[in-house]
Amino acid sequence: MKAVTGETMQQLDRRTIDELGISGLILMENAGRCCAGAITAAYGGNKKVVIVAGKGNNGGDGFVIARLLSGQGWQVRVFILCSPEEITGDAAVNLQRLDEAMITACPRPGDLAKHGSAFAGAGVIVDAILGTGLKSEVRGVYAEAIDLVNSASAPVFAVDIPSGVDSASGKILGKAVRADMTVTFAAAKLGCILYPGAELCGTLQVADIGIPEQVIADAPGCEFMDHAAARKLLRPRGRQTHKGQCGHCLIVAGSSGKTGAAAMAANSAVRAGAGLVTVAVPALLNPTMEIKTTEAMSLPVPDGGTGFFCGDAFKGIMTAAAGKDVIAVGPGLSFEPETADLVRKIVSQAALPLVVDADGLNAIAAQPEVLQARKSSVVILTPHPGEMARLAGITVADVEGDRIGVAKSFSSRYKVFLILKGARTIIASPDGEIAINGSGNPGMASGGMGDVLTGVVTALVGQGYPPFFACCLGTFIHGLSGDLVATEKGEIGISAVDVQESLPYAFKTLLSNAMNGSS
Ligand SMILES: NC(=O)C1=CN([C@@H]2O[C@H](COP(=O)(O)OP(=O)(O)OC[C@H]3O[C@@H](n4cnc5c(N)ncnc54)[C@H](OP(=O)(O)O)[C@@H]3O)[C@@H](O)[C@H]2O)[C@@H](O)CC1
Ligand SMILES: [K+]
Repeated sequence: MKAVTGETMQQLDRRTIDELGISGLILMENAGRCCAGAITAAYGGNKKVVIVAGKGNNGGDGFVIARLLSGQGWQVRVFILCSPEEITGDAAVNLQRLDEAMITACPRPGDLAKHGSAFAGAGVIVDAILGTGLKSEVRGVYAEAIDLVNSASAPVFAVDIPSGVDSASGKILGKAVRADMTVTFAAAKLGCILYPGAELCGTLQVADIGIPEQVIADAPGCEFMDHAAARKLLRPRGRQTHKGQCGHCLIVAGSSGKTGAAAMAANSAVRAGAGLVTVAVPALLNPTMEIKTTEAMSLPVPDGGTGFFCGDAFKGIMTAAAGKDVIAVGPGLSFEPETADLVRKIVSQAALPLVVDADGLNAIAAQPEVLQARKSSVVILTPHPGEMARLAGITVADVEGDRIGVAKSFSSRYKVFLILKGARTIIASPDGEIAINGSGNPGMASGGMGDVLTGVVTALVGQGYPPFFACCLGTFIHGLSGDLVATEKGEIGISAVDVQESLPYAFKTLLSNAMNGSS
């Protein structure tokens, strides 16, 4: 699903109006019609609706909804947050089409609050207060209206985006409507997908209002990885597939006390369909790895008896890399200076596609220029916000304040694929492509989940998926696997190994298309 900023959406509206001759009035009519249909389908039992409309085109959509529902026998009250003469353009045309008796103007502070009984009797409240035109903190009567909508007991339907949510970032500009359902137009607004806005939308539907598909496809924006988008990337297995075609992954991982990370990365690669997996570990830990991995082969590399990778490991790892399809470096490596040196040497010398995670990222953060003087054309980094902050030399707040911008600029500067983890993981390619992952749940906020993701992405690269697709699909499958576990066990107490073991079911679910369109 395509996701765009409100600004891009306004350009799309303009292009459709100016170049294709489809008038703004028609787009508004279509927008209102789609909303009226969704309202009737979801809340048609009690035909009493209160519509709160701002003075822009979002309010104009509200007027169309009012006319259409009224025509279907609904009892309609429309509150406008200004005097009628302040409303202009297409919105004014649609305001004039309404029976005056249903309209109450509430231009001054306190006006709307006098109509609490109308809100109390409503079967549904329509939020047509603010849409993509919001640019700053919500002011005056608009803020009051948002409070009133939120305090009412009826379900809330938001037109285009819950009022108060910034359409580009999902940030709440002062205060915002909490909706039960949102119908957004033509393409998802980023604000409906990124948190906290995403949580305020309730059920999100994208409505076709007559903007041609090609115009939407050509617009700058992000791909929202929902079930349908991920399904397009997944290749079913041919009947004659053999393990030699499914990639041999080399995973460089583990240190004393952290063999679990190495085992989860390796076992998750197996569960994500890797043909063969070899996990290189410090020699002292090999007996443990022999027990923790069954299908994956463990490879002891010299560690001077310490349980940590040291410089001597380099030769063994590069020898092991021969004949492999991809190398993952990082899970459970530790902060040992010699290990960090080794990571940087691997990153600069290896020619195979590389996936770097965890302590591997911290090693790079100390000398990010190693990314620029490397041999491999494909490097995938999988940082959480703390690791991203270290890599980019900024604070975690900076990262969280602009997750897309930070991921985009780092991946283009260092020519790497980036998976910036968190609620709505961002995937960035060196060419500027951005995807936002739609799967996963808060139950996955526990140790080891990143090791599982590393295993999945590594396995997909090994199977020949183009790197950006491997990142997008791997992230989605990882989250979907977590969602399947949460469906069975709930969101508290899910372990990374639960997610690892559920991976085949995630692939099966995606292939079956049973959850088409879900996010
Ligand atoms: N042809 C199209 O384009 C189509 C667009 N469509 C619809 O139009 C919507 C976009 O409409 P829009 O651009 O008119 O902006 P909108 O969200 O209604 O808000 C603007 C109003 O809000 C006010 N306001 C702003 N900031 C504020 C603040 N902080 N606090 C308080 N007030 C604030 C601002 O007031 P002003 O600052 O001008 O005094 C202005 O009056 C879009 O989401 C979709 O629903 C569909 O019909 C399909 C066709
Ligand atoms: K709205």
